[in-house]
Amino acid sequence: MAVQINPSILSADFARLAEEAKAVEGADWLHVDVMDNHFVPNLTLGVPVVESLVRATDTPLDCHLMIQDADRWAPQYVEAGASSVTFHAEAAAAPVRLAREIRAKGARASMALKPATPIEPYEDLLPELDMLLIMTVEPGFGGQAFLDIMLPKIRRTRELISKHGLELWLQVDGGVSASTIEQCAEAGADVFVAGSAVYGAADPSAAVRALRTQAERATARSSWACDD
Ligand SMILES: O=C(CO)[C@@H](O)[C@H](O)COP(=O)(O)O
Repeated sequence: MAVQINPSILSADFARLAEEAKAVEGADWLHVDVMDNHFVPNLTLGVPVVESLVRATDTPLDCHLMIQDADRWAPQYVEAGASSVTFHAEAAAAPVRLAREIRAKGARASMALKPATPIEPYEDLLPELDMLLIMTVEPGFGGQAFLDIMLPKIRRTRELISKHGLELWLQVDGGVSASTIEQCAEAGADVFVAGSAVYGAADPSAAVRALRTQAERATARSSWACDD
């Protein structure tokens, strides 16, 4: 699978979201951080803003729900026009049912794991998902330092994906930058969320291109990609 770069709008100017979305139109997806001030100690945006963003950009929306009661709310983000919806394993009462509902409504279904949540209990669920998101910071804020202790979890998840022969995308989110993206790619990630590394750059589109080049080179020399 080709490397994908998803700028996170958490680092964008929220008063100019439509322009900020257009500033990264070479990106694969626009990563939309939905936070409820309960699951995480921060508050961002909800369904009405997602509906507006869908109209404002041709880039598909990858909505990352950092909210409680995901079973109730996630389907509404599909109805709002998100092309991929990620719920947290820690916030879903019935993750299999929820993933099936997201897919049945026409979006890609994705599940996220906080840093302290292991992948192993979810091995049997992986075929129900289109993407697995491994958080490489504690969710809630942009601009945090990358947790390199997550690299073994990325490697173990890539091994499980290979073992089961799945077409599952493996996303990383948090502290992904020019300094860390190659480690993530070598460990097995293929979808990269970057907030401050893109929106903090003088030219966000150029930052997306540069991250993509780095990730592609690192993937090409990685053992997991060569084994496929
Ligand atoms: O979900 C989150 C934070 O909870 C991320 O999407 C951040 O927004 C990424 O920002 P950087 O770490 O890349 O600045």
